[in-house]
This record gives sequence, C-alpha cells and structure tokens, in this order.
Amino acid sequence: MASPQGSLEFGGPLGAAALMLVLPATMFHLLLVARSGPARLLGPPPYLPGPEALWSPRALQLVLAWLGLQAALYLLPARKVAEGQELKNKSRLRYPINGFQALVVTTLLVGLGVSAGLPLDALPEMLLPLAFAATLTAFVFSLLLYLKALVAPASALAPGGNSGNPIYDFFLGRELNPRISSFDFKYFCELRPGLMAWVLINLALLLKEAELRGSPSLAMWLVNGFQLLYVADALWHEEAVLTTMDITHDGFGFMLAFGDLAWVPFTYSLQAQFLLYHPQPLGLPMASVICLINAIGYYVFRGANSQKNTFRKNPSDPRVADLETIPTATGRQLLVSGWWGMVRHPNYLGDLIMALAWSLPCGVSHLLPYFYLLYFTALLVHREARDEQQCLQKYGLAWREYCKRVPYRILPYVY
Ligand SMILES: NC(=O)C1=CN([C@@H]2O[C@H](COP(=O)(O)OP(=O)(O)OC[C@H]3O[C@@H](n4cnc5c(N)ncnc54)[C@H](OP(=O)(O)O)[C@@H]3O)[C@@H](O)[C@H]2O)C=CC1
Ligand SMILES: CC(C)=CCC[C@@H](C)[C@H]1CC=C2C3=C(CC[C@@]21C)[C@@]1(C)CC[C@H](O)C(C)(C)[C@@H]1CC3
Repeated sequence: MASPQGSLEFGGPLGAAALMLVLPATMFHLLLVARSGPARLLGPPPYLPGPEALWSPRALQLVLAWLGLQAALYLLPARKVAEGQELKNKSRLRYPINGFQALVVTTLLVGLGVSAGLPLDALPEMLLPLAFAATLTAFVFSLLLYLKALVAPASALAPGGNSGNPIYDFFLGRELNPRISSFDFKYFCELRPGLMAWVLINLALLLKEAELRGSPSLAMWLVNGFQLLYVADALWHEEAVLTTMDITHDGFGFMLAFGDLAWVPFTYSLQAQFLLYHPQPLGLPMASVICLINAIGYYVFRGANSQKNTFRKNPSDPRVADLETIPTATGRQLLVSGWWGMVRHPNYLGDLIMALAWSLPCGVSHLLPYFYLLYFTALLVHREARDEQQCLQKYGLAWREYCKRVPYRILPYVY
C-alpha cells in the first residue's frame, strides 16, 4: 500500500523482487538444515539440491490434487454464508463458512487413506519436491491473478498493489477480492490448502517418528497438538478472517499466494521437522509449563480476535456493548477498553506467546526451532506498522486519540 507520502512498502519494486527470491530460498534452506545433523540456522545448507531433488512430476500432481480436493470441499453447501466488510462501492461480498467442515472431511479422508495403507509417513522424504511444486504453483497462480487484474474494474483493485510497477504489483497483488463466480481465491487460499497441509505434514512427521522410534516423542505430540489447535481454531472461527487486513485491505498477489500455499505448510512445520531428525527429551513438568504458556497465548489470541470481530459485526452485541469506544468520522468506532484497551494489537501478543510455546518443546540446543518465533515477531512488528498507517489514514484524529490512550502496540509497557 502506498503510504500517505506515496512511498511504497516492502522496499518498493527492488524489495519485492528481492523478497520473491529470498523467501523461497529461505524456505528451502530451512527444509535442508532441519534434516541435517548440525541443524545450524545461520550456517550453510548441508548440500545444494540439484534439479532431480527438487523437480518431481508426482509432487506437482499431489499439490494440484490437494488444491483440487480443498476447492471441491470449499464448493460444498456451507452451514452458513457470511457477509464481508463493506467495500468502497458500499456492497458486501458473501463468503461460505464451511472451513471447519472441510477440515473434518479431510481428516476422515486422510484417516481412511492411512488405514487403507496410504504411506503418509513417506511424506517427510518428499518435502523438498513438494515445496518446489507448491512454489511453482504459487508463481503461476500469481501470474494468472495479475493478468486477471488487468481486466478488472478500478473499483475491484486493492489500495496497495497498483503502483504501476509490474514487479511490485505482482508481489503485493492488484485485485482485492479476485473471484470467478462466487469462488474467492484469496479467502480460499488464506485458510484452507496451506493451513491443512501444515498439520498434515506435522502428522506425517509424527507417524514417521513412531516408525523410527517406536512411538512419537512427547515434544512431537505437543507441537502437533498446539498447531492442530491453532489451525482448527482458525477454521472454526473462519468468519473472523473477514475483518483481518489480508481480506479487507491487501491485494492477492505473490506474497499471499506463496505465503498461503508454500511458506505456511513448509516453514510452519519446522519444529516437527526438527524433532524428527533431532529427538528432544521432555519431562512432564516442563511439558506442563509449556502447555500453560500455549493456553495463555491462545486465551489472549482468541479473546482479542473474537472481541474485535464481534464488535465489528455488531457493536450492540451484549458481549461488547459495554466496552468503551472512540467515535470516528467514518461512523465506525474504535474499542478502547477490553483487550483492545490493553495494547493496540493484543491478538498479536497472544499469537507470539503461542509461537514461543511451539518452539520450547524443541529444547534450547538449537536456534532453528525458534526461526518461526523470530520471523513471526518481525512479520507482526512490520504488520503492526502497516496497520497503524492504514488506521491513521482511515481514522485520523480518532486514531491519534486511541494511540494516546493505548500507548503500547503489542507488549504492555515495552512496545
Ligand atoms: N500465523 C501467522 O502467520 C499470522 C497470524 N496473524 C494473526 O492474524 C490475526 C489478525 O491479524 P491482522 O490480519 O493483522 O489484523 P487484525 O485482526 O489485527 O485487524 C486489524 C484491523 O482491526 C481493526 N482495529 C484495530 N484496532 C481496533 C480497535 N481498537 N477497535 C476496533 N477495530 C480495530 C482495524 O480495521 P477496521 O477498523 O477497518 O475494522 C485494523 O485495520 C492476529 O491474531 C494475528 O496474530 C497475522 C499474520 C500472520
Ligand atoms: C514471509 C511471507 C511469505 C509472508 C506472507 C504472510 C502470510 C504467511 C501470513 C499473512 C497473514 C496470514 C494469516 C494467517 C496465516 C499466515 C498468513 C497468510 C492466518 C490464516 C493463520 C491462522 C489465524 O487464526 C488467522 C486466521 C487469524 C490468520 C490470518 C492471517
């Protein structure tokens, strides 16, 4: 999004081009290092994979079949259809709420497959070609989205990804809500194929550890359980994604397409990948402390997200009606008590606490399992700054009043 001064984000076209190379390269580096003995995050990869290690027609078939399955489940009758936030032309798009249903059906299909002999524990050996196939798919998909946006009306374009520079716009995404008929590509990709692939890879790594060591370690159980809770929660509260930045503001381009389809499943499963190749002892007392940390993070994350989403859907809802607010010139109000009176992004704080809980089962002998926490902190600090800019533009003096009354961004009394 061009900031008020008209400057571009992410370092402009040069930054976008660099990120389109660095992000996939980082993902492959992590995949290689996680399975190496030293598992040094900052060291060189153990080897540079050749084309034969990356390219596999079978892997591409599996990626496309997975996308096809999730798309078919997306098109099934939904228990509910929700309306998105009001668009510039005052209309509202409709979204099927059937993500959790898709997770249940996918789980049943995978369970049936494994009981019929599906070699899910062979998946860990295919992570490199699968990641390559997912990255290739994301690039091609982003190109199709870019071409589609060239014929989209101006009202359909996102505020940010229309600088006129093809590289920048390809990265950030031109169209806000790219659809064919009622199929919303951004909404579909945000919550379905990547998140579910993430926990499927985790499960495959757990099964592989059971095969290698007789049973999964407690650390592997914790990482699988925490991240399955996170994904199941996202799909159970699918409607809440309709009030997030990705849906309401950002165009759908390479950043989100690669993020959803490749970065999430292959880098967010890093802790489980690390544990398969580097078993970590974990006692019950420490496991209990880590579970408590994750529970606290989830409580803050869910409480804050649900409070804001409830408020945005209906400020008169009894659950939020008593909260203190700041009126804005747009007619919308800003919460200034409850979770959103503690810091300006309490949901980020909860998410970061959970990110810590996901890394702790991997011990403290390696930095690699903490990559997610480090990356995620950088992502949310940057995202918070972007959101501040957007909210300052949207709300002006009301936002300045909010910042005065709620001075901290993410961590109380610190940042
Ligand atoms: N696991 C991962 O990789 C990632 C997870 N996330 C998580 O996604 C969740 C959503 O985050 P994100 O998408 O950044 O957006 P948010 O859910 O934080 O929404 C930001 C928007 O909320 C509204 N808002 C902000 N402050 C207030 C207030 N005081 N009162 C009312 N409305 C307010 C504004 O929109 P408006 O006023 O227009 O409604 C603002 O633009 C977070 O929990 C985050 O941790 C995010 C990125 C990556
Ligand atoms: C470095 C890189 C490729 C950045 C792309 C960022 C994306 C990976 C993330 C941007 C916002 C996201 C959200 C989630 C997953 C990661 C991405 C796509 C999310 C779906 C995770 C589950 C949560 O419950 C959520 C629904 C709130 C969340 C929405 C934002």
